[in-house]
Amino acid sequence: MSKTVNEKINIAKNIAKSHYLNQATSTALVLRDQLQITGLLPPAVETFDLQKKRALIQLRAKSTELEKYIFLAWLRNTNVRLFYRLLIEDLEEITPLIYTPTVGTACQEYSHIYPFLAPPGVHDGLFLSLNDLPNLKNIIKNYNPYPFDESLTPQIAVITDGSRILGLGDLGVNGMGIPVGKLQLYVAGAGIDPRRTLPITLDLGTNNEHNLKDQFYLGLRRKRGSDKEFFSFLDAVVKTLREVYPELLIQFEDFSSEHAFELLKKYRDNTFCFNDDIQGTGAVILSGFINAVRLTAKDIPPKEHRILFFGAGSAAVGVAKQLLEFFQIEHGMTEADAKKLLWLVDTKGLVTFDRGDKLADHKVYFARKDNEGQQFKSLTEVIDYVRPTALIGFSSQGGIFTEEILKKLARLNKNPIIFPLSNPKNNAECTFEQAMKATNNQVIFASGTMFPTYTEPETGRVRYPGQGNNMYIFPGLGLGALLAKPRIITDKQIYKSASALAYSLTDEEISLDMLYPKLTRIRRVSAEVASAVIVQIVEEGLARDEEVIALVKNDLEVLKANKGPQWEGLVRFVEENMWDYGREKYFDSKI
Ligand SMILES: NC(=O)C1=CN([C@@H]2O[C@H](COP(=O)(O)OP(=O)(O)OC[C@H]3O[C@@H](n4cnc5c(N)ncnc54)[C@H](O)[C@@H]3O)[C@@H](O)[C@H]2O)C=CC1
Ligand SMILES: CC(=O)C(=O)O
Ligand SMILES: [Mg+2]
Repeated sequence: MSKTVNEKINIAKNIAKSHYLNQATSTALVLRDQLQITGLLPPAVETFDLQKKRALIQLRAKSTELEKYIFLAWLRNTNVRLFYRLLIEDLEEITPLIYTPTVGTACQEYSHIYPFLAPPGVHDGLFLSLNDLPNLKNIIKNYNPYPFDESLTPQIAVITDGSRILGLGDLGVNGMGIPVGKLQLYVAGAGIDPRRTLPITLDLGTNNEHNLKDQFYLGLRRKRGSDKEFFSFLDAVVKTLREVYPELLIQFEDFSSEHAFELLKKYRDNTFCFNDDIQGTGAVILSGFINAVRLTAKDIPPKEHRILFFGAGSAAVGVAKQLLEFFQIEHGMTEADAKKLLWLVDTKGLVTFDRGDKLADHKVYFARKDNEGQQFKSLTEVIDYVRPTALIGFSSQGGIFTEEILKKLARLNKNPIIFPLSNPKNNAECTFEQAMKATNNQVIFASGTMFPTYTEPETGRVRYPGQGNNMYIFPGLGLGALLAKPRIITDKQIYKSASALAYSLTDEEISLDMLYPKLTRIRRVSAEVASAVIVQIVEEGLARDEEVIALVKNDLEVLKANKGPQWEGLVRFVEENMWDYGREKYFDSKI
């Protein structure tokens, strides 16, 4: 549709002001005249390619990862499309700089690197503190980073209260890097429009003494209050967000485990939301586990796996619940029998019913009753008792899977499954190299933060570590949900996201014994995950988008008639709905 003169003039004015529309040195000379910015840019008119090349050279010249993080934040907040072009085209290089591990350092240093992340008038996210309670609605509306198009209301909010940022503990408002980073991966990984993302950090105080004493700390200088205060603030925030943006999908992120489970219980059946650490992580690790089961199937029948979780917080319990579903759905086990394959360990040792302490609610369901009065404290003791086929680390205790532990696993299993999943990298329970060396290269491995490949010295064969990180799930899950528009996210939708991810491996990836697809394929993988989620939403009768419902029905008919690959029409539709940095028509500079 051609634009009216007034629309064109408005766009022109906005290009001059907007970090989204900004073309910097690629602005054509005629456009510079129209915008009255001639002379304000150097004379050369550059291509987008050349701009990208310069940005990459500048990025690579920075000497620390934190400097790279700051450079990328600045780029994102001054030239959105150039930033996303870099991220999407150089995903493997840039993801670790905006996400784990570097985002961990950036969060720890947030109050020190602020405000050098964005120019005046551009805001990385929304802070809501307890003091804002009387005025939440207006404050939520204040966050409008792209004021030029009112149809661009937020679609997804990632919310944290900073109380358990990665494995780094309570960082208070310094946790803002996490919602910001997750939403960048929504854009890169699933083509969510960056203008429709809403990072939120809640400030209910912090129990981090270091922060409270730090003169630069940017949050409220008070300790966290009672659960009552927490839940009533959360109620007010969720309620107001839904009033202002009724279709908003809310992702809860990095809340302390006790609150995370309670929040999910409270909102899952009445709010369009999910918890990434419980459900997203559950799905991504189930997916890796499905492929690990396939790789070990010759030696271990699936039902004979014994899975030991080192750590018993939101992530471990979320994964345990998904595995429980898997053994029931795929292997016909009863709930009681499936539960017997899972053991949890926390700071006090093996989680048993009769251990003598009051177990947190989320541990009770998995507490063992078959220990015959025996208790097992150290990891070594637990391993000797359980004889696990899989050891899964969610403890944030870097290096705790020692050579001795790894060798023990190797003695027990031909191919031990070892997943040190804590973040960031320093908190990983072991490295890929350590696991390879201690198991004579037999390990089946995934970590939360990516490790380098390992070349077997004897054979020269290159081995690929898996990255078991919820970043493979939440972008596709979120996109699928936004397209089909259910009012709630159900367990079945989460389960389908996991199986879609597991079966998204290409023949090449399977031949390389990979557990997860290559990161560079994330958009295609997210489209497959989103499609599986959409089909499930339609099957549950929860979809509210007519076009999506019709597409699923059509694909089903094609499938029944055996005329083509499953969900091809749907996957194409999903891909066509992804935002891309080059799609906007007004960038051809002919206004
Ligand atoms: N790879 C991924 O996609 C994800 C990774 N994570 C990571 O998982 C870790 C845990 O997250 P949450 O479960 O939410 O945290 P959490 O703090 O609730 O859980 C940690 C658990 O480890 C146990 N633990 C701590 N030290 C221990 C020790 N020395 N011995 C035995 N047990 C010990 C604690 O008792 C607790 O049960 C974090 O590092 C987080 O970054 C979390 C979500 C997703
Ligand atoms: C990956 C993630 O969500 C975490 O470590 O908390
Ligand atoms: Mg998290």
